[in-house]
Amino acid sequence: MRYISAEEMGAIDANCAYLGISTLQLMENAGAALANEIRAIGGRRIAIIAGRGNNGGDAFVAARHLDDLDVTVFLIGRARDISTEEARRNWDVLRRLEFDLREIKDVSEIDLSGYDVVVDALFGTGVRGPIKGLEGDIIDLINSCGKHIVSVDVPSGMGTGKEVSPDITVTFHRPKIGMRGDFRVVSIGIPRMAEFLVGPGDLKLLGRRGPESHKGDSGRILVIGGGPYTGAPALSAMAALRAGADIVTVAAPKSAADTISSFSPNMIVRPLTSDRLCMADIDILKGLIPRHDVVVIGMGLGRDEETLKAVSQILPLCDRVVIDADALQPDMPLKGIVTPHAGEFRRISGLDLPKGKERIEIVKRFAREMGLVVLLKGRMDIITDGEIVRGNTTGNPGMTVGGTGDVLAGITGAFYARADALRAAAAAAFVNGRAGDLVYRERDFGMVATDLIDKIPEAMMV
Ligand SMILES: NC(=O)C1=CN([C@@H]2O[C@H](COP(=O)(O)OP(=O)(O)OC[C@H]3O[C@@H](n4cnc5c(N)ncnc54)[C@H](O)[C@@H]3O)[C@@H](O)[C@H]2O)[C@H](O)CC1
Ligand SMILES: [K+]
Repeated sequence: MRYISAEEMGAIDANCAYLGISTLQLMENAGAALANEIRAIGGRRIAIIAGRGNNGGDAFVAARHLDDLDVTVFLIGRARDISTEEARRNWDVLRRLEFDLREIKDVSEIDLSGYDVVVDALFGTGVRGPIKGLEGDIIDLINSCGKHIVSVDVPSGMGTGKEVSPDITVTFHRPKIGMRGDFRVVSIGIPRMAEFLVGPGDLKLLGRRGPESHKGDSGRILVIGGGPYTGAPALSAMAALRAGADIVTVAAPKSAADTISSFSPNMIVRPLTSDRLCMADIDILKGLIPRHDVVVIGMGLGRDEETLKAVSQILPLCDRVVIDADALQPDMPLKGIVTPHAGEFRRISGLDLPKGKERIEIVKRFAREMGLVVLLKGRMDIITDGEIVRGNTTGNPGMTVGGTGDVLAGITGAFYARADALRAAAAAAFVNGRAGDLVYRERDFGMVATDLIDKIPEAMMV
């Protein structure tokens, strides 16, 4: 059974909302499932200790489902401070239905002696420590009450240094990292597909730039590309900038460098020694690579024997690297993230991909055996590290136009500076396709790759 973090659960929640399954629906399912578990314990007198977030909201729903028992809801704090719309709606329902509701200002106002079961819904995954004052006193009260304690989703305060020790935790969808003691996992109606498909929730996992951030904190990206083609590395570089990278350097053959510079003054262009990437460039790149967080390599390089030999010497020098296009060759020391389409996948793996879902296992096995994150581009993009597999369905047939793959490689590079390879690749596939969908609404099949770049910031909004 896979344990997940609070952040991952939040991402799943956001992806559900994107698919049309609202938090209110999930809360209803959570509360109903919780009520079943509470009922199964067998007590009649139920004390619910609820906080002001959605963890409390789950318990308000459970109270409604348990209206044939004697239920008291102790809200810690004031009703007007309930912090989410979903929890408030369910509180208001209980109020209208004249449930026994108490707003608690001091721990002395609660007497748990007359109850059989105490439900701990003070904090769920939204807790941010440390816990002091009233909430701390409440945790002490629960732990010393001697009743059967049921924690909702997680033991309240988990990970803050002060937490409830329940008899059992009823946890939703998947167990949460850090949970101790007995637990039961209950379904809240999150379909497997909602966990498989990449969505806006995955963008939240990238982490945002804080007010304290400095230039370079959000990523220095080195694009190595160009030679026979000049547009390709420029597209990757511009996409990386629009995807939030702070600094983007393009290392390109001399012949391509001027043209690349002319695309935008926002990127730094470092000319290499000749008109193709060659062995003589490796010294220059040895200086550049350590000054960047991520290398994006391959776009527009061509497939000269010496160029490919140089690439094979460069890859081992890179820590985080996104490998695309001409750099995707058999016998290359591939690492990091590779972004092939089906043809390039065949080239690097020797494997033909069937249509449909059977391709997933093949790509997954290849990723595992090679120790790579594979972002296979297709009608449904497949993103896998060999363990976890994600699918992305944003994008449209207009994106078969040249250059969209270069844009994707650039976005992937920018995200890889902020997150691990799998998260970066998954989120990049989503954003690239979503940008394409935004363009398609305005330009239909008239879209070109630079249109996509302009839409990246909008496509990144959660
Ligand atoms: N993710 C899902 O798919 C679903 C989750 N559900 C349940 O919702 C909770 C998480 O709810 P959230 O509103 O994010 O946070 P909490 O209820 O855990 O707590 C927020 C609440 O507490 C205050 N607070 C936080 N830290 C402290 C502190 N150290 N001291 C005092 N007060 C604190 C904060 O200000 C808020 O008021 C999840 O666990 C599930 O139970 C839903 O059911 C929907 C599906
Ligand atoms: K809880």
